[in-house]
This record gives sequence, C-alpha cells and structure tokens, in this order.
Amino acid sequence: MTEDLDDDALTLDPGFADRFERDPRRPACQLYLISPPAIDAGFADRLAAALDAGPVAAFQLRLKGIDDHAIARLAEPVQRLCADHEVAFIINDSMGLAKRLGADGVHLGQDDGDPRDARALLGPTAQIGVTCHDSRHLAMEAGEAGADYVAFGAFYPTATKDARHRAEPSILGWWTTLFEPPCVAIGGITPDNAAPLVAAGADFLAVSGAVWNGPGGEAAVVKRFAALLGG
Ligand SMILES: Cc1ncc(COP(=O)(O)OP(=O)(O)O)c(N)n1
Ligand SMILES: Cc1nc(C(=O)O)sc1CCOP(=O)(O)O
Ligand SMILES: [Mg+2]
Repeated sequence: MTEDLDDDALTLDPGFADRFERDPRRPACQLYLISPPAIDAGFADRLAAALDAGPVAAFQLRLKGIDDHAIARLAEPVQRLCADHEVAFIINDSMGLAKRLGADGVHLGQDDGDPRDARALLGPTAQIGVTCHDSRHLAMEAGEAGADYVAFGAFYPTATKDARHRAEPSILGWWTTLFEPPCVAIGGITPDNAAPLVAAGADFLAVSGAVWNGPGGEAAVVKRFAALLGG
C-alpha cells in the first residue's frame, strides 16, 4: 500500500509547504488551528494573539454560510498574518477558492471533491488534506489519491459541527504505524482531553472551539497546547 502512494505528494518542498511533513526538528504533534465558522474584521487581531502565543503549524479558514467572494474578502488579512508567522494557510471545502487565493492548501471533506483534481489544480506543493471520519478504508483511499494528510474524528463531542462519526484513538496509531502521510485528529479537542490523542500518535491536533471560546482567551489556550505539545 505505501509503495502505491504518489511520491510527489510526500516530497519536502520549500516554504510553508513542508508543514505537513513529519519532521524530527519539530514536536511530534503540532497544533492546527481551525477558524470559527463565522468571523468579522476584528478576527485578525484574535488570530495574531493566538499565533504570537505559541507554535501553530497551520491555520484553516473554515467559514460556513457565506459565498466564496465574501470568504475571499475576509481571507486577505488572515492570509497575510499566516504568511508573516510562517503558518500554512489552508482553505476549507473549495479547491477553486484555494487556487484563487494562492493558499498553501485545501481541506476536502468526502463531498468536497477528489484530491486528484485538487492536485491537478493546485500543483505539487499544495497541501491537500482529506476528512476520513473513523474509516481506515477512507484513509487508505485518501493516501492513494495523494493526500498530504488524513483527518480522523470526531474524537470528542463538539458544538462546532454536527459530527456524525466518532473515532477512537487507536485509529491514529494504526495509521502512523503503517503509512507515511501525517494524520490529524479533530473534534472537541481541548488542552484537557488531548493527551490520549498525542500518545496514540496524532501528528496534528485540529482545534477550533477550545481556542476561540476557551477560558482566558485564545492566547491562553494556545499556551496550554504549547505546554502539552512541547512547543
Ligand atoms: C482538519 C480537518 N478535518 C476535518 C474537517 C471536516 O471536513 P468536512 O467533513 O468537509 O466538514 P466541514 O469542515 O466542511 O464542515 C476539516 N474541516 N478539517
Ligand atoms: C470541522 C470538524 N470536522 C470534524 C470531523 O469529525 O471531521 S469535527 C469538526 C469540528 C472541529 O471543531 P472543534 O475543535 O470546535 O470541535
Ligand atoms: Mg467540507
């Protein structure tokens, strides 16, 4: 299976594009921030506070209920902040919008398009992530399709999304033992419940609500994740 994976998608590329590689110079598990589902112009200040508070490998702009033009307007200052902090800027759902914005990558759910089409559109250095719920089959399919990371979840109850699948930490260990692309754990993750996911082998923790709605504000929560992850 590993031999069948597209080597191009695993090659170390310059710049932010290497953020989804396993790299012994970085902590074994890194923080992947997901935006709130709705933001306003003031969000850039909150993101700056979060990115200044501790290491963040990637940021996903995940906005729901507005069209691509509106997302593009809101994206501009956010994308610039990510670039200034050397944080990979990932667009959720839309490979077309990722292309239009020159994002570092795109995250695709099972109904958001084929990773092969995203690769063809965005090129070899784009970081392409795929939602795999709690399914080993979906993860192997994503790997074969050239995904740069696979995402499993939801590990815990979440108010951010109507998540219909529940994943167990063992799927993280299974994936990391057998396959090279990193895996992302998502769903209800907080500094208090993340340790078993790190121990099981998560390469990234994708977190939204705990950071934006957590006690003490985003900087305090990012600092708590940094303490846990060793950043
Ligand atoms: C890192 C990461 N993992 C999973 C998801 C969920 O994607 P999807 O299933 O397409 O659901 P929506 O986020 O679009 O509601 C994600 N966005 N990011
Ligand atoms: C966007 C998303 N996808 C999930 C999945 O299971 O695929 S769970 C989820 C919500 C993530 O936000 P929070 O950290 O607030 O739970
Ligand atoms: Mg989606």
